[in-house]
Amino acid sequence: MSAHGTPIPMSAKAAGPLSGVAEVPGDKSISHRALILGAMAVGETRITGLLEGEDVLDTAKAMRAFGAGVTRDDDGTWHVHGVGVGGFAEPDQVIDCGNSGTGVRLIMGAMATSPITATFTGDASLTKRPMARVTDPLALFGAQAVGRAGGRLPMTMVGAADPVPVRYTVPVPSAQVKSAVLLAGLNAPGQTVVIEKEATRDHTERMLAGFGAEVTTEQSEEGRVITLTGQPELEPQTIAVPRDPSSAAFPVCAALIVPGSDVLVPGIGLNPTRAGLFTTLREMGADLTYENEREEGGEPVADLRARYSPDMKGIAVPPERAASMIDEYPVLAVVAACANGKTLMTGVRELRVKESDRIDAMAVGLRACGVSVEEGEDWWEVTGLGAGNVPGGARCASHLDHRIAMSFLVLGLAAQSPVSVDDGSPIATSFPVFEPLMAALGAKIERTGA
Ligand SMILES: O=C(O)C1=C[C@@H](OP(=O)(O)O)[C@@H](O)[C@H](O)C1
Ligand SMILES: C=C(OP(=O)(O)O)C(=O)O
Repeated sequence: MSAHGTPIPMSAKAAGPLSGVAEVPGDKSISHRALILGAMAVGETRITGLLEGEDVLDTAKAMRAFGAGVTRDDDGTWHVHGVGVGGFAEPDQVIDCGNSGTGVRLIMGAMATSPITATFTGDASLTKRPMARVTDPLALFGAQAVGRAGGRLPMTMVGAADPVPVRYTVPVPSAQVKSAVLLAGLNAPGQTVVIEKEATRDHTERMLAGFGAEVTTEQSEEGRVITLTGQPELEPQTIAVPRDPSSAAFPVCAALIVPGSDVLVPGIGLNPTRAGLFTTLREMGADLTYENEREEGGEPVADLRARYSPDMKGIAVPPERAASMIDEYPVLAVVAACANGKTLMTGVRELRVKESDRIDAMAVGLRACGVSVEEGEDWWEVTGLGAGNVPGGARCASHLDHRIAMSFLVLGLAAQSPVSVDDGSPIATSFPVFEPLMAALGAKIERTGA
């Protein structure tokens, strides 16, 4: 895969306005879950709109290694022949999850309560990321994990032969940890309870219910209490994956900062656990409207229309909104650089353990582009220079992080001088059609050679 291979240097420069319709691909979080739950159901799940990015393709490959049948028709429909809860086979090869934290953590959860052993690895980014956050709760079910120092990959997980159900309060706001525990709970007898103090994306709970599991969510003084009854027979589903709000963020933010732009991004899921960026942009004064608001597959969906917004103002983004826009802070920082005044982002410690330390990666690159950024362990503040005033002109490091690469390329579209990134190859992990999609809107983003 390209994120393991030759770097792809890229550069973006200002050109005319961006205009047209940007049909972004399927939601990455929902795509992983559709493949994993499809593999744990009995019978054939059909998936349309699956994100065919490297992260999700690695999860598809992993599901095959655990014994599920996973195939793709020429028209892009995917079929998953599930083996049932507790039916995973022991893989005879190392499971390489590439760049994907979601993939490895959810799959570890899904196999942790079966009497099989699997070894997991990933790329140079994923092998630096913390895994104890999932292996600690999975140990409570009876699973054992042995990895590198500090709970890093490669790591071998020995699933519990006689799993017990678990009651677990997630110590960090993480949908991946919550989901790993719920997926492990599927093959434990009795009720597994997960408590989260801050609401994170709820796709696992929604999809578990869709597959016929008994799962309830209640709000209590402790937070959201999710209760799953173990050992259900999951019924195969037909799933239409909605378009990814985290990918929509890039054409939306680009349109807001490139003079004269008017871009429509149709069919974007506005699940409240995912839509924090759009709320934030509107608070900053962005000309961002929701058109044709509707419900699709039980999720609120709208067409987003973003127009050039030269008068945006910096704001303090409330910390309780962080989980609902956690992957969007890098591109928000780019918009903040083009707004007037300071944008303060607090409660964002989790940004430091993504594909890169995203606060550090953005701060270094933005400073090189002439933007002042201050930071602490769980906060950062960008001083906006106002529309058209960001100097740019720097080469920024993407640190094997797709969102960092795309964010700096978006900045280049609005900066006074081109902005380049050392390696755009990780973009293929989540948004494989980023380059043609942005080009069709009129963006000048090029591969530049080493
Ligand atoms: O559950 C998911 O699909 C995801 C959860 C988030 O990670 P954390 O759970 O680490 O916050 C997010 O950053 C990631 O892109 C996708
Ligand atoms: C953090 C991300 O993904 P993951 O944790 O799955 O690698 C992301 O897509 O921004």
